[in-house]
Amino acid sequence: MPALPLEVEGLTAGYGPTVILEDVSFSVPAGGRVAILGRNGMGKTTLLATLMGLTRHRGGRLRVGGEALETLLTSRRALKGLGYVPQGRDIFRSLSVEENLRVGLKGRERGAVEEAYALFPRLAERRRNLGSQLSGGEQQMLATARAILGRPGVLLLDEPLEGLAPIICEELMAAFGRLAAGEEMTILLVEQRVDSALAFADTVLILERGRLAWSGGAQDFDPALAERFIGVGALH
Ligand SMILES: Nc1ncnc2c1ncn2[C@@H]1O[C@H](COP(=O)(O)OP(=O)(O)OP(=O)(O)O)[C@@H](O)[C@H]1O
Repeated sequence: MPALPLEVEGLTAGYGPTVILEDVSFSVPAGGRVAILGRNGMGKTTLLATLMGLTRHRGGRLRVGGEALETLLTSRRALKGLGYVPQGRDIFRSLSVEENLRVGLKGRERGAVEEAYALFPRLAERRRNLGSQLSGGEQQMLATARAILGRPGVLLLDEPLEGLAPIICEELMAAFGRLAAGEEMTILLVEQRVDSALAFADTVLILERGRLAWSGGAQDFDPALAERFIGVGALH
């Protein structure tokens, strides 16, 4: 599937009776790279979960590749081109790396797993290791690679760098950069590491208490915004 554009209009959603995300609107062209920033608890994860249909939809529209998805189940959204790597590296710990990757193939031929190894050579060395034997960084690479093998038109990444060593963060960000440069998919990245997120993104969205507080080009993001919406010292 080629990269797909994403349009969000007045999206309002939450959990049970609680509304978390309120009236969020933005659009991303096909191949765009978006960083979603904001302090803890401001709704970043909820935004990605809402795009995937994992929260209670209260109102608003979601179009991916021009198709309205807001009423579809999560599995249907995945078929329509949304790929999701949730926080916490959701891999099968009792399966090998290669078996985990096969789960992501979605009917593609087995040889396609080599694409994952090309993107993350570390995984090739570990192909027979169990998920439980991988380091945190390798688990993140595996979770990401598995999503990418399904060739989503839009890839949603939730805090992929959380708790990882700087050298692994660099490897992951370099891989995201290569994916984005190929314009094979539109990428939305939720990230606490502002510098890494800004180096990757062309567009920035800032969430505050479930609302879009600021959006603009990554080049227009400045220390004053970082201080106001994220915290002193967010930008080094
Ligand atoms: N399953 C849930 N049920 C009820 N409330 C939830 C649930 N998940 C998150 N929330 C609440 O929604 C709000 C937004 O949380 P969310 O995880 O989306 O924020 P975040 O910006 O991703 O934060 P963090 O950076 O800490 O992950 C918080 O007040 C949180 O307590």
